[in-house]
Amino acid sequence: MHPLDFILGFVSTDMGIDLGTANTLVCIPGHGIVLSEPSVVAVKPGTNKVLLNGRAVGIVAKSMLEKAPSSISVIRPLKNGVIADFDITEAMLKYFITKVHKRKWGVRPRILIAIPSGITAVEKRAVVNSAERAGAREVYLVSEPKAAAIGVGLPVGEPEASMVVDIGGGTTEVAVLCLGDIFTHESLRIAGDELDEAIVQYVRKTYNLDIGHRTAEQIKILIGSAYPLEEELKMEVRGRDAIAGLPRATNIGSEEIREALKEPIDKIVHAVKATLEKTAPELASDLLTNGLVLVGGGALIKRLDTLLAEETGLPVRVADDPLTAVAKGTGYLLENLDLFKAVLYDEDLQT
Ligand SMILES: Nc1ncnc2c1ncn2[C@@H]1O[C@H](COP(=O)(O)OP(=O)(O)OP(=O)(O)O)[C@@H](O)[C@H]1O
Repeated sequence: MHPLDFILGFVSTDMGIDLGTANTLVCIPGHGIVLSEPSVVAVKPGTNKVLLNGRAVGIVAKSMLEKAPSSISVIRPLKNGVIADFDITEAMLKYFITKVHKRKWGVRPRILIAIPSGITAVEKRAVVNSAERAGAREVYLVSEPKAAAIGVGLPVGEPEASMVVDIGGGTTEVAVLCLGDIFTHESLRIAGDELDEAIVQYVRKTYNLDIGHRTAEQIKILIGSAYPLEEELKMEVRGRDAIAGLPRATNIGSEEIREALKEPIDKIVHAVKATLEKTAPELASDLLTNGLVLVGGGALIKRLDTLLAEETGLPVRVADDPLTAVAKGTGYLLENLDLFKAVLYDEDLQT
């Protein structure tokens, strides 16, 4: 340890980060979620130079997505739950860390980052290196499902099974936890982004209408569902006619969007069932009582809980604030880092 680290530790605020494909959230112990922004960066094409003097990150950059001229490159540095562009991820982390610390000089926090459970040792090392170069004094990692389970208050340290399904932007993580560890898990690269893509394809095929992914995401959020709705919904969708090339609008109903989403949603349901099949009988029987908790933005797809309950026979509940579960878990882990390091043997917490 550098002697300065000891002193800097007093002025540094530790932070937990949910480094997501779609959104990055920062949680500070005692303060809760202090930052929630899209994981998007705008750079000069072919370079790592962040535009607007380094400020074209997060909300500012997302507003440029799919609208930028060729002189601007708008990038999502994380894809499918892994880091696709290390330099730009680092620039983004640095920006968020500085923003949270309001540019205090020399701040070097301890950082705990939640990462997908399926990432390789090399990818883990890359996340740690990025955070260190972005100014972290010490870096810890935890898998997203574990942080999510802790974030929603599941009794993960107890000798009984808990189950979380985290549907993010790039990955869906399904995990059964017991005695502080992940017992069985599945990680699949089908989540919110795939659902958006399915809507883009459906609208093009059925209506000859080209729409962007941001419009598809809005359709998913407003009328997307996994199971028949008590009152089906309709919305106006605007895009560009695929043949005439001119702007056009059409009305689309929730039944159609449900059909469009069926294939990716079936794959998520299949992953949940596959995880249950791998779960030891004693733990599976706990789940009949404890059920499963849905977290991540995808948990908000209308009536996904009903579909999963019907398909698995388990009680299913959507977490109160599913988008913040992982970040809150990192905050709780940081607050109790010494306790967790000692009580839970967890290789994810070693860097
Ligand atoms: N109300 C909603 N209904 C359906 N989907 C939603 C809703 N709100 C957000 N989403 C979707 O949730 C996804 C983002 O979720 P989240 O922030 O949990 O992902 P992430 O943690 O960034 O991704 P990953 O876990 O893959 O790294 C996006 O695909 C977004 O469109």
